[in-house]
Amino acid sequence: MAAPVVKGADIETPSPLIPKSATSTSKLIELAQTIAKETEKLDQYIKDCGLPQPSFEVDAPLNFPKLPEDVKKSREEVVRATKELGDLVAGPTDSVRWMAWDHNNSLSLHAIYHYKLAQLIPLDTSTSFATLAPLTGLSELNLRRFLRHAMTNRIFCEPSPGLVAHTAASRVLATDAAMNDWLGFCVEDMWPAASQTISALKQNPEADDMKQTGFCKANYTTDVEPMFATFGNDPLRAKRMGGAMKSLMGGEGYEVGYLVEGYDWASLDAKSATVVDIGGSHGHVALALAERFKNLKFVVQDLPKTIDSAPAIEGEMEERIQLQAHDFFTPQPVKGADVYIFRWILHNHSDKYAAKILTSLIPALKHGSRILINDYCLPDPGKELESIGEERVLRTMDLVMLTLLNAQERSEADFANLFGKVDKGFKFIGSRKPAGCRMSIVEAAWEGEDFGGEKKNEAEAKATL
Ligand SMILES: C[S@@+](CC[C@H](N)C(=O)[O-])C[C@H]1O[C@@H](n2cnc3c(N)ncnc32)[C@H](O)[C@@H]1O
Repeated sequence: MAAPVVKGADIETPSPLIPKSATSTSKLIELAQTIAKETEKLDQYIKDCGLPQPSFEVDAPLNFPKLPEDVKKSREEVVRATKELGDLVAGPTDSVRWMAWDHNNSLSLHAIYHYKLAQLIPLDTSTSFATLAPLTGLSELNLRRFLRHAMTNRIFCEPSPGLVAHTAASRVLATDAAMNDWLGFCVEDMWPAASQTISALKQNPEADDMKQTGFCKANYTTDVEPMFATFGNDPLRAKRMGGAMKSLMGGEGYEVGYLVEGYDWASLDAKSATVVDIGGSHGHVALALAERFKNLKFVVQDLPKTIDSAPAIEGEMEERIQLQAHDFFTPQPVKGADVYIFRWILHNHSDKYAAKILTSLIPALKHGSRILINDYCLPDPGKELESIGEERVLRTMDLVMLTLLNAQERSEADFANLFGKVDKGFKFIGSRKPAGCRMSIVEAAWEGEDFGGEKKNEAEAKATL
């Protein structure tokens, strides 16, 4: 059969003699062009708004400015493409070689945290290694090697030989207490836990018990107590973890507003629905929802210690928000509520315990009750998420949950399986991630018998007596 005649002069016929790379734009150039194009947009925005230029200098802004959606996309593209281009030109061997000893970043950061170097070095001038060393108890040699290593990450600088001064990154640690807590939690709690995790897994491969984690190994508390109890006995570490969480959750994408605006509360409001926030701490989620939806009623449940320390709910809210001590591993006392919320709860638990928490709900559920989980939801592998390194953040958090609690982050399929395993009465509905939010809203409905068939069971029991 004759080859079809192709009309039109501009149809390219690739020559088998010219390699494809010589005729088309290479990946490297494509990435470089993306970086140039998107950086121009960012730069223009910064100039148009009269914002200070990003810099590593000590007086530079400590955060990149908040951006409108389109410019935010440009920033995300610059970060993504820069990383990809950097990795490509480094090559796989060098990439892996240097990645494998990244824990040395944690070492110099640990020295900075432990010896309070950010707090000791003056913000407005430099000081010498020789002056600083006696204030720390470190030899000058060791002080210098820690600081010079950190300087390769742009944390501190050496304006002239033998002198050390702040950069913008070290100023963050000197001036932002929550960020300093984050550093301490990472280098003194998470890092030792991570380093003991394989050892913990070898001992307890099922990895579903909070008392058998890398954290427990690192703290000599295996089979004794979980991390939360260890922190409960150590107020300074507990406070530091609180500060670290404040620093993390204070970032963009964690605001309660996403839950308030990201679900159809309006139809629940129309029928004056009851919402139970399980593990709801002092009720900040209920307060935000109650503020926006005037007919919703709430029960906020938490452990007695947390409920006892909660500030009183006052004014109009007092009638609509009730605080209640309840352990979520025991049967749910609020029967027939319309919605049961778990926010930042299930990711603290392995499937074994998450299943127990959900099972404890069943005796309270009426047909149609909704269960809302507000947690991270792991994406499909390799699926690009909307913001910078988002998948990496979520997968790192998943590892952190393993190291600290033998818990896990879950994908939509993991959540669906979990509900399926607990009881066929749960109908898994799905998950949604509001734009800009880092957390997802995962939803299931109870389609089994009211109160787990408790009434029928009681009736049957009476009938057989
Ligand atoms: C990570 S915090 C989440 C708080 C809140 N839901 C939020 O979104 O900010 C976990 C909460 O679960 C509570 N908690 C832990 N174990 C519990 C239990 N067995 N029963 C009830 N609440 C518990 C803790 O006291 C804490 O307030």
